[in-house]
Amino acid sequence: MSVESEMFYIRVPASTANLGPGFDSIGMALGLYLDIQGRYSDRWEVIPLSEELSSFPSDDSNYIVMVAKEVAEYYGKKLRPCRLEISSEIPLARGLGSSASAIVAGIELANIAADLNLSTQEKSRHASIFEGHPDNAAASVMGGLVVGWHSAEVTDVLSFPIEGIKVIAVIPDYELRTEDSRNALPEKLAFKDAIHGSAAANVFLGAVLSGNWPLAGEMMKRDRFHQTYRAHLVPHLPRVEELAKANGAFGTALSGAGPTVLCLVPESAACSVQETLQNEFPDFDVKVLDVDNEGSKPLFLEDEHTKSEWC
Ligand SMILES: Nc1ncnc2c1ncn2[C@@H]1O[C@H](COP(=O)(O)OP(=O)(O)OP(=O)(O)O)[C@@H](O)[C@H]1O
Ligand SMILES: N[C@@H](CCO)C(=O)O
Repeated sequence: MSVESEMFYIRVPASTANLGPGFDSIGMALGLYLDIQGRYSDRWEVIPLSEELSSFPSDDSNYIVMVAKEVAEYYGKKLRPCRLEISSEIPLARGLGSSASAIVAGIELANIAADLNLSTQEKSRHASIFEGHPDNAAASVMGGLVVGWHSAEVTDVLSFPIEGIKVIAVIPDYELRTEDSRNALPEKLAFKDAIHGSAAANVFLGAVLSGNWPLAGEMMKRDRFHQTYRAHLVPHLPRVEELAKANGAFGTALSGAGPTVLCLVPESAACSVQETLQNEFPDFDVKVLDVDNEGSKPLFLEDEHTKSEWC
């Protein structure tokens, strides 16, 4: 879409990260969306259409706009001011990649408004730099299950479409900022734990790519990098795991930095897992989600998102 077009639309999916053992390197895009409807204007104006976004700045100090300007500047371009109407289904600070979705929205905004024609690798690189790691960032850009390496010098990410499973997200009624959850992590990890941790991540990935979901689910428990250290921040995790397994889930893990807990389930078990967990945690929001295999994209009105009503 070029700068001459009057209106533009951007859609960015939510994401989960780690999936258990893939700390800071494995992520997956989910069917909850941040949507922007924009048009060029004589000044920056950000209008929140969702209650959760109402506390964010309505001018060019809004994070999405700041990211867009920085990315455009990186390519030596200046952004024309826009009027942006933003709505989001992605809860904030719950481990469902709201910050990554805002970053990716900013990158897509720069891509459209400054006509940058960025590739998905370039978008993933910029998003990973802002976010600090590629798991949520690349998932929101590329869709599917992503695996990535990221450093100050380079970002390499691969994405794989995922079919035939549903994701149950057990979303608590409290926020947990990623920064606070990362502060619970140790400075060092014993060599033996690192070997077991990376082996679990490798086998998880091999199991997913060969469609062996029971083995993938088993590997979700064998993380050595983060879940043990964060357990006190997410006391509901063991009970979710127990009930999900009893109702046919493949596996359960902390979603990103938490506090959401995520279960991978066969489609046939999605409703019973959802109902059981919602009854057990009446104050939490238990959702059945699809994996998003498309990633971020300019959205056209005819693509109107229909919510998954699985159960
Ligand atoms: N649409 C948005 N516009 C502006 N800022 C946002 C937006 N969405 C998220 N943020 C910022 O990101 C913060 C949440 O980021 P944080 O990394 O703590 O959680 P998360 O991204 O939801 O979870 P996780 O990284 O574990 O998946 C919000 O408190 C807010 O500052
Ligand atoms: N991999 C990150 C995801 C949250 O940003 C973490 O677990 O801290």
